[in-house]
Amino acid sequence: MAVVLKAENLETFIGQYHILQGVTFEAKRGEITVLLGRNGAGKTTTLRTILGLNPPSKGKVYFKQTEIQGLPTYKTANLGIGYVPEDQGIFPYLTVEEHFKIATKGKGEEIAERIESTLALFPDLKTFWKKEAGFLSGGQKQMLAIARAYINNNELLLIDEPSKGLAPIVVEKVMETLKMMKGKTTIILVEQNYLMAEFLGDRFYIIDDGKTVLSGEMKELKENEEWRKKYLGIS
Ligand SMILES: Nc1ncnc2c1ncn2[C@@H]1O[C@H](COP(=O)(O)OP(=O)(O)OP(=O)(O)O)[C@@H](O)[C@H]1O
Repeated sequence: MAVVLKAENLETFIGQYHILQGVTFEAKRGEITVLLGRNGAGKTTTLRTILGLNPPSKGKVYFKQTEIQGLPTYKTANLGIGYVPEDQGIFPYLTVEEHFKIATKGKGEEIAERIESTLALFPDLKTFWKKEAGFLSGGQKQMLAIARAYINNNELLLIDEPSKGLAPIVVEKVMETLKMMKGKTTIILVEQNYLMAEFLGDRFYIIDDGKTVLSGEMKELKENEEWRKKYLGIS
């Protein structure tokens, strides 16, 4: 299966702090690749490094074989990499419709088609179409953030902790939606909720102290309680 994104030995400083000290992983087309690790391990910084928000001091990022490390973020976005940040990045005074329209590239008919096909995956958002996003629930905002990243047929989505702050029943809904997106695009998912990671992930990489320390197929981690205890502090 084709590799859509490959990160090789990424090192990133934030100010004087050497946060990433050797992150290596790859994401294959149509799969969900999960980045796991304890709080503060460097997962968000890894996504931000790929996007050019925290450019690396060393290492390479290949997007479909083209080197993209250090490119400004507008260029990584234009290449077809969508981002759902941990804080969702929703504009509270814009309606759901305005979020969709701002995000969608293309001309009249194309925009209408993309909106329609995206709403098929996120039907709840139709109900709140004219509502300001600030009035949406946490789960609805998360759906809007994911839909906005998905709408342009991006080849790769980087999704940071979509379960964060959501009630278990809402987490289930987000999980089901991501499951439906599987195969339609390639996803790199950062997730602290292990059950969600296990449910969705094809492959995992564990980041610890800014380095990739373990990787494999998700089912290997599912079967290995010792790894889960050692690297994630869960059984
Ligand atoms: N702007 C910043 N200034 C200084 N240190 C930072 C900054 N952003 C992140 N860090 C530090 O970098 C390390 C990695 O943070 P990062 O957010 O990438 O971790 P994470 O694995 O995503 O964890 P979490 O799940 O808690 O977000 C942490 O020690 C964090 O305190």
